[in-house]
Amino acid sequence: MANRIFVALDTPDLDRARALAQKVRHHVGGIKLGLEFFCAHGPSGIRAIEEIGLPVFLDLKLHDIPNTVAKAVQSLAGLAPAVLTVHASGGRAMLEDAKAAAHPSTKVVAVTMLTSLDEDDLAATGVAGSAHDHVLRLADLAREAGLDGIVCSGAEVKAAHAAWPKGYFVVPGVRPADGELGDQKRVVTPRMAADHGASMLVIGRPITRAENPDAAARAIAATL
Ligand SMILES: O=c1ccn([C@@H]2O[C@H](COP(=O)(O)O)[C@@H](O)[C@H]2O)c(=O)[nH]1
Repeated sequence: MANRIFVALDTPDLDRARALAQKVRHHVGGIKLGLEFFCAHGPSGIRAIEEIGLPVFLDLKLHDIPNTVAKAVQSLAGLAPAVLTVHASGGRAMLEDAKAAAHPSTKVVAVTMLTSLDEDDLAATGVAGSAHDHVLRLADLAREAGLDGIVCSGAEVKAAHAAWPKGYFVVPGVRPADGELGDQKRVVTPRMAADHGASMLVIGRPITRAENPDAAARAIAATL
């Protein structure tokens, strides 16, 4: 199986992003670029990283009315990212329109519940019940809207995969057993995420903040 690790290059510095990508390229399967990088460099920055030759996951977590999201997705279609995110809570029409506007080769996946949130945070937003149920409900919505998959934590991916065997499951909040959590709350090890059905493991700081990012990526890949 191809390397499922996508390294999250969360930096506004293009040279640093490029240098990190070059360092770890032999031990990851792709690169994740998100808001921090995109707000600083836009489409030309994405193209610069795409030149490295690895698949790019564009994690913009789009969330707005259906027309606005569809037009944004259309504007990104020329970049043909391997994977693009929208927020599941945008609702069914937004999800359907996002998928229809995307490049045919792009997997559009819906963020369910951010891995930086726990059930107290969920309750504070007015959603009663467990993280597990919330994620599975939004996974159903994404599947019914014709999306390719979801983003969820490693704690829910096994159940989500069982309910949607052909889905594509992106799992961030991945930490080696002794890793610092930072702002992540729903966390699993790389091995657990992989064993429980993750299609992609998104790993940022445990690699990018390591003294030797190449060695860190290699060590994590060796556990899978
Ligand atoms: O629920 C989510 C959705 C996206 N992310 C993104 O993944 C990486 C994780 O980085 P780490 O440094 O490994 O914590 C980051 O880019 C987030 O924007 C997420 O963490 N949780």
